[in-house]
Amino acid sequence: MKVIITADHAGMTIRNEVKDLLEEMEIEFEDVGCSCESSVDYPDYALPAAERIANGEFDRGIFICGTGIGMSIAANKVKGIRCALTHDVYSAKLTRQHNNSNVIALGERVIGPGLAREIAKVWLETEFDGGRHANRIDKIKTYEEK
Ligand SMILES: O=C(CO)[C@H](O)[C@H](O)[C@H](O)COP(=O)(O)O
Repeated sequence: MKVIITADHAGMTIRNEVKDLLEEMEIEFEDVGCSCESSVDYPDYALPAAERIANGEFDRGIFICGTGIGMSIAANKVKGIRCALTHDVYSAKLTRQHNNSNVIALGERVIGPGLAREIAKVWLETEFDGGRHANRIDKIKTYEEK
C-alpha cells in the first residue's frame, strides 16, 4: 500500500503523529506538505494529493486540517475519491468496510494526536467488505461518469 499525506498549517501535529504510525507499520508514504507554520489554503494541498490517488499513483490518503472539513470537501470534488471525515474509531472501521474510502480527513482542532493515531491505524488495517456495499459504490461511480 502507498499512502499520500497532506496537511494545512492547522494539521501539523497530527500529520507528524500519522507519519510516525506509518513508519511503525512499515507502510510506504509520501508527505506532500505543507512544509511551514504560516497560513496556507487547504484546497492547494487536498486537490493535487487527491488527484494522485485518483490517477493510481497512491492507494490511500490521509488529509489533515483544523476540522478535517475543508480537506474532505475538496478531496471529494475529485472523481474517484471517497473521503471520509472521521473522528471516531467505529466510523474509521466502517468507512473501510462499507464505503471503501480511499481518503480520511482528520481535524486537529477537534481530536488529539492519540485518537488520530488509533483512527488512522484501524482505517489502514481494515478491508472493504464488498458485496452489497460494492453495488452502492458502483452507483456513485455511475453518477461520476455522467
Ligand atoms: O477548512 C477548514 C475548516 O473547515 C480547516 O479546518 C482549516 O484548517 C481552517 O479553516 C484554517 O483556519 P485558519 O483560521 O485560517 O487557521
